Amino acid sequence: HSNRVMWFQEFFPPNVCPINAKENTFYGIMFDAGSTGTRIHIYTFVQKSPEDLPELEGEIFESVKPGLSAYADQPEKGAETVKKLLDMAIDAVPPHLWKKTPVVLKATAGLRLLSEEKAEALLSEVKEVFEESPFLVPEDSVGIMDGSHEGILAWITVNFLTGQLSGQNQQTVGTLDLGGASTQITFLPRFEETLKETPGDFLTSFEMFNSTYKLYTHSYLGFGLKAARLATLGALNKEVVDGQMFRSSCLPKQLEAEWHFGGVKYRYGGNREGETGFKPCYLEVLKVVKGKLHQPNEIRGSSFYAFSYYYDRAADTNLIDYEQGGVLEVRDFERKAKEVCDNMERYNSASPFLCMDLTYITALLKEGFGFKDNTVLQLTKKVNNIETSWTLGATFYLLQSLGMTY
Ligand SMILES: O=c1[nH]cnc2c1ncn2[C@@H]1O[C@H](COP(=O)(O)OP(=O)(O)O)[C@@H](O)[C@H]1O
Ligand SMILES: [Ca+2]
Repeated sequence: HSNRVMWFQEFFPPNVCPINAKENTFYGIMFDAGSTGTRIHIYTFVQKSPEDLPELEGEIFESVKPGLSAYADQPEKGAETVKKLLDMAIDAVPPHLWKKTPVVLKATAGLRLLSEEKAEALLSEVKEVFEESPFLVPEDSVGIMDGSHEGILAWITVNFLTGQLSGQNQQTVGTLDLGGASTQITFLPRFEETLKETPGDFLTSFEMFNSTYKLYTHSYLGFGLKAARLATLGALNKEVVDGQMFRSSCLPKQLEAEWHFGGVKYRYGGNREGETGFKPCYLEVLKVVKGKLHQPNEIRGSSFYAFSYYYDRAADTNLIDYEQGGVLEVRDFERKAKEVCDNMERYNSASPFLCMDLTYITALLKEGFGFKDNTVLQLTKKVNNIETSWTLGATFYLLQSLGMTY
């Protein structure tokens, strides 16, 4: 078993920051360049006294669509969307703190799927935008994040926000993130057995807030919700021939439409002649997930925090409240998938992919990760008004590497 101890050292190389110890408020700016959108998180920290650790006070959050990867052939235009978001930070951060406020952008699966050349062109345009800003631009401030970091940093965020990383009696929770192009599962194994049966590259040790954690984490590239749509349609990683039509039993029978993803145009439609509905759809989706993911035994009995597209699709179908979130069981997704897929014409108006998305989520949870029907999922978007995103965990490491906190 290989463990990447202190993996974060390579993530944010050490740097010196001339932070004034007397200042009691400071900021950190973290961009999430996701496959479907770019988001800015501006975190405010307060240090009440020199002996105390800084506390997270609040967050300003804004997002734009589409994501950087949609600008694969117009990198300058892509960087322009980042600049617009960064202008918000100019307003949010007091001018005298600008040059002490670090700004970082980490891209995830959208850019991982582009050619290196196109990804680099985008990132270097973004770097230029940063260099021209009044903020502190650390070394390696713009780049593609490793998938394992994505899972770990989201786990840190959730467990920090729920108070599990401080004090005694830590009962950490596992996290499930379903992005557009990739999906992550992360948890702290409790049983020796789990460590034994897990491939070494699924395990990572790291230190945070004076504790050492050995986490199970993996990012599955191509298993995000939108990538899964293409896989189900049989269009993922295919050279798309002009006018080619991809059909699925998960789509409304009469549907014929176009869809742009990762800079490619796809034509898709319903099964005009054949079957439609949950059963045939589930079989289609099963081909995408079955046998493709590692199934840790231990998770069958535990509960998980789930966010991103798990949250969005649960909220879209009133399984949870859009603002409050809620608690679900895996079988609730299946029940809703059946309801939607077997009444496709009725749900047609919201999104033609609703049946496929819910069926994929069901199959991913059950057949992919191996969760039980009654596994409990805590659907959360925000905890104490802070977004549950890997960006907060990433900001902790950034500030730590700059000698500003923790
Ligand atoms: O800060 C956030 N708060 C809440 N949801 C977010 C945030 N950032 C991203 N999301 C969610 O992430 C999902 C899209 O995934 P993303 O675009 O990040 O793809 P990727 O992770 O595969 O690159 C959507 O469900 C979107 O609502
Ligand atoms: Ca994401």
